[in-house]
Amino acid sequence: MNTAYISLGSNMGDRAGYLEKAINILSSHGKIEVTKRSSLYETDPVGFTEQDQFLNMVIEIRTSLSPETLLHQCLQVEIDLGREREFKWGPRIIDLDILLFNHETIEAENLLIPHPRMQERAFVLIPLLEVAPSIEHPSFNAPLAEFLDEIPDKEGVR
Ligand SMILES: Nc1nc2nc(S)n(CCO)c2c(=O)[nH]1
Repeated sequence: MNTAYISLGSNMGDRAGYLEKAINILSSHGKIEVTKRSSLYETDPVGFTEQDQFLNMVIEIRTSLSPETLLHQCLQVEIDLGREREFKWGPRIIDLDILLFNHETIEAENLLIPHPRMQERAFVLIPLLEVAPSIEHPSFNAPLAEFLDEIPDKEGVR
């Protein structure tokens, strides 16, 4: 059995509703159990800042799926909820990113684990550390809590 952490975000429409529907779809999969969920956080957009505030959260799952099959399920949730990818960094009704899969490092063409920017993003680290306070980064073998201290825009997560 595998343990994975998934970051969810939404900044269009009924944001909380989309997050809840995404979790319900994952939970209804016979090989995915949602074991922990963080609070909902109101967050300032990073990257492309000319867009609405996000709601972000992180869930912990237990799954017998492979990383690639889990990625496929996450992309299918986005399709099921009607996500349209207008442009890479633009607004979205729902976004799911696999952050960690066990303590594994995966470098595939369509899948990088740990998520390559997770240690730079307060909107990811703060909800992740809520559900897994002592989690470590598999590549750096260091607590992810130490990376949060280095991020300047923590106030952008409420
Ligand atoms: N606060 C915040 N900013 C973001 N910029 C992008 S792109 N995204 C989409 C996830 O990469 C987000 C997000 O989920 N939250």
